[in-house]
Amino acid sequence: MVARTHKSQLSDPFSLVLQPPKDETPAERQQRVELEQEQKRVSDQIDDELRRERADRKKKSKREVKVLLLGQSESGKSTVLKNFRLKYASTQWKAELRSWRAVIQLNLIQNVLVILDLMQNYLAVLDSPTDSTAPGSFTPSPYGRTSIDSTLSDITVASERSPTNISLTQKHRVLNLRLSPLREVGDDLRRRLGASDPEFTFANGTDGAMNGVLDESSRKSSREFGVRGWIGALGLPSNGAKRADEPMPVDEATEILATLRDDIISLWEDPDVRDLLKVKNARIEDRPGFFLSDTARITNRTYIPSDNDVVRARLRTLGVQEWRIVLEQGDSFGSEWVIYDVGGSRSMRHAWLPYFDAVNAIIFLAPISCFDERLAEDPSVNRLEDTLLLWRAIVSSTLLKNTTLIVFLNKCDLLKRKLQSGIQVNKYMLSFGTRQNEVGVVVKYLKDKFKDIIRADASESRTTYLYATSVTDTKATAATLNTVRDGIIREHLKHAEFV
Ligand SMILES: Nc1nc2c(ncn2[C@@H]2O[C@H](COP(=O)(O)OP(=O)(O)OP(=O)(O)O)[C@@H](O)[C@H]2O)c(=O)[nH]1
Ligand SMILES: [Mg+2]
Repeated sequence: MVARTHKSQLSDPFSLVLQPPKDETPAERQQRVELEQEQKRVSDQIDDELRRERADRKKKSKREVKVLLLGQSESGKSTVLKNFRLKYASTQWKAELRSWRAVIQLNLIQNVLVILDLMQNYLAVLDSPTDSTAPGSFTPSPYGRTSIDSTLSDITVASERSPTNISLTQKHRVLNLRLSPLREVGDDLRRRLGASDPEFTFANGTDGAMNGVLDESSRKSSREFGVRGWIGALGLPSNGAKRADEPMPVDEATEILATLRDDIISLWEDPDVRDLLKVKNARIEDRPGFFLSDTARITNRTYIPSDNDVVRARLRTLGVQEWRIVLEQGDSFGSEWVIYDVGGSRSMRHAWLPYFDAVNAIIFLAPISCFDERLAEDPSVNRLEDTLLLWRAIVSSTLLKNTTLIVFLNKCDLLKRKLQSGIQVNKYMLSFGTRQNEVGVVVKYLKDKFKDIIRADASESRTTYLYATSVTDTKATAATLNTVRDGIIREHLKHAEFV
């Protein structure tokens, strides 16, 4: 038995290496034993530290509050995250503002390109004598007033408005020519934003509202861009405090935009261009990342984005982005929040699932102004219908039965503008009936619809918090986030007591 053990020890390369030298003197042996004891002491100390660290991490992860932002694309998830950082992590936020300049410049350029493409198409019709299509008339939308249904049998999608005559002249042709360098500047900015993130991808589709309204070429120019991580794409400093005082370099994009400032303003303020946009039902001012009204400020060579500019900037999220935020403000000062911001388009939703059982709360963004819009990914689907289907899936998920659910009925400001412009909710949602076409009434009606789905689909009764929001309004959102934070912490503590 002994011989066998000895043999197996000798055949083990480690035992061979660890065996003391054969000709070791007593003094050498003493020295070796002392050294080994010291090494063991250090090793035990490291083990202790690791154990302590692991226990700390476990305790901390119980204390950490984890929130998942969910909702379809363009529902306002990243905007909520921005509001949260603006309010609770303002040092980092301030340091990052300037890094958003390129995104905002690109948003502005995309606004201009949408108009240029519409103008070009119109001019092409004017220039084509054989074309039987009269100027100002457009091919009807292939989607028309399609009735869709699964849950919301009564929801329909928008149709195009009737055309009028628009007089585009030589002045517009010149403007079109002078502003054409912006196409290349836009491509350069996209490349620059993407260059710092190897996983950067150009989005294929365009946005929901304009889908089916804009021509193919206009869709291309309004093409969105997205990133997997703001930090990489924006070149955010890991510790940005130093950068906040540095002057902004006047790069090529900034220089070209400054030179074209007056042309952009005269394009946007031109009454015929406005007519064209109206006829095309482009509603460009309600679009994400609309900055044409701020052209004079943004095209300034020394422009530095404001809080509000960054909150309004549009940068599509791809995949899932984790944000660790140590609260610098309020009652929960010093506590750590982990916020997961996800990409909302259909092709990205499979990535949400792994986070379901890891979070304390879900903030679900329902953009309620989109009752007359279609999904970019599938233009046969009404955006509000998609939102309600998502909500149904969330409330019926058993993985989420202990998760606090919070709903932001978002984009109330846009809803108000739409209703004021005469768009009738009951044209798209028959069940709205003869109720008043007024924002308060629509919000209440939709709140009830969300609650009905909980009652019908949740496996057990559960508390859900519903808020009417316009998350581009940072002041109002700060107040809502305070209440939300308190509610989440309360639920978190309640749950922690049972753990
Ligand atoms: N007017 C208005 N605009 C909003 C509101 N909420 C968000 N937006 C704008 O809508 C655009 C889209 O918002 P995001 O927060 O990027 O949307 P998202 O849900 O993160 O979209 P994905 O990343 O594609 O999933 C941004 O330009 C926002 O500024 C709102 O309440 N009112
Ligand atoms: Mg996003």
